[in-house]
Amino acid sequence: MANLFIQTCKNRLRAFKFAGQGIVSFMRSEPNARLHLLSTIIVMMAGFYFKLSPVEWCLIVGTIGLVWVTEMLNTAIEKAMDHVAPTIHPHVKIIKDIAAGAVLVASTGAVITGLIIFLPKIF
Ligand SMILES: Nc1ncnc2c1ncn2[C@@H]1O[C@H](COP(=O)(O)OP(=O)(O)OP(=O)(O)O)[C@@H](O)[C@H]1O
Repeated sequence: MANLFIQTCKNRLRAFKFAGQGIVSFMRSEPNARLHLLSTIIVMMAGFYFKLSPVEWCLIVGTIGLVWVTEMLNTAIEKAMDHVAPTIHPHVKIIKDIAAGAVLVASTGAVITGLIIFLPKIF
């Protein structure tokens, strides 16, 4: 029983390690990731400056997280498609465009959320 528990913990730790490697390779290979990181740092600093409420922080963290998640999944889909279908194909275009559209939807939501929260504090 104890052995099973230790093995499960080791497997979980290994999974965390691989997930961390995924984040590192995303940050290294994608210029968009560095742009997201810069935007995230600026928004966080603005959040501390304007002393956001806990609910406002939840909304900001949630929307920023959604942008990161969609961008990472978009990158994974692009890489998967480039690997399995390296030639030009209309289906690949549709798949990649939908994935990119998901990033646009999440980013638009994040910008609108940011404007609703920060504009009244700025003016
Ligand atoms: N194999 C393909 N067949 C058809 N269209 C493609 C193919 N690969 C890319 N495209 C088209 O070119 C666009 C850009 O694809 P690409 O893989 O270069 O993404 P990207 O420029 O790296 O995008 P992002 O800025 O989101 O990282 C796609 O959204 C799609 O419209």
